[in-house]
Amino acid sequence: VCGTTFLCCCDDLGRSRLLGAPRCLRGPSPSGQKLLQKSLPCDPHGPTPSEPSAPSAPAAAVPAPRLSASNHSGSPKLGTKRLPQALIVGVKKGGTRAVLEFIRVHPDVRALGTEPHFFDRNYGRGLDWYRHRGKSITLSSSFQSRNRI
Ligand SMILES: Nc1ncnc2c1ncn2[C@@H]1O[C@H](COP(=O)(O)OS(=O)(=O)O)[C@@H](OP(=O)(O)O)[C@H]1O
Repeated sequence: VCGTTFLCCCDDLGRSRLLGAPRCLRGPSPSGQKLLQKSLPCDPHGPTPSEPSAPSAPAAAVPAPRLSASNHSGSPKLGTKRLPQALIVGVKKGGTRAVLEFIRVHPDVRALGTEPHFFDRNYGRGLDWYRHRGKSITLSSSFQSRNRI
């Protein structure tokens, strides 16, 4: 596959980081079950100095999305709308759909069927809109070469 696809593991949208190597996909599930057990859990304190950081400049170039009281509901109840815990980011025709299909085979992964285009088309609608599209993994192959992360 030409191009590069990243899995971006998020504590929340403000503290996300791109993972160039297969390190963590998800931490423990709300029910306490360990998911994807061969991968390391996400570090809730962010990258260590030796880890690559997600670029920060583009975030300053676009207005921040509207944010309500909390970034996620914090409740594990069935039907609760949450922001994604992971994003798949890739160039067009980079194989992002294939990555998503591989990951969603896992029974604890819930993923959108269609791309929400939050970052390139619907960013102004805010995080509440994004949350109500809510599943755990989002496919965003629409960044292309425009660095709109
Ligand atoms: N492992 C592997 N090896 C080679 N090619 C692969 C692989 N996985 C996906 N593909 C091909 O990638 C194309 C789809 O990429 P995307 O999912 O990124 O497409 S999209 O931009 O989101 O529409 C699509 O190519 P086309 O069929 O030419 O469109 C897929 O066949």
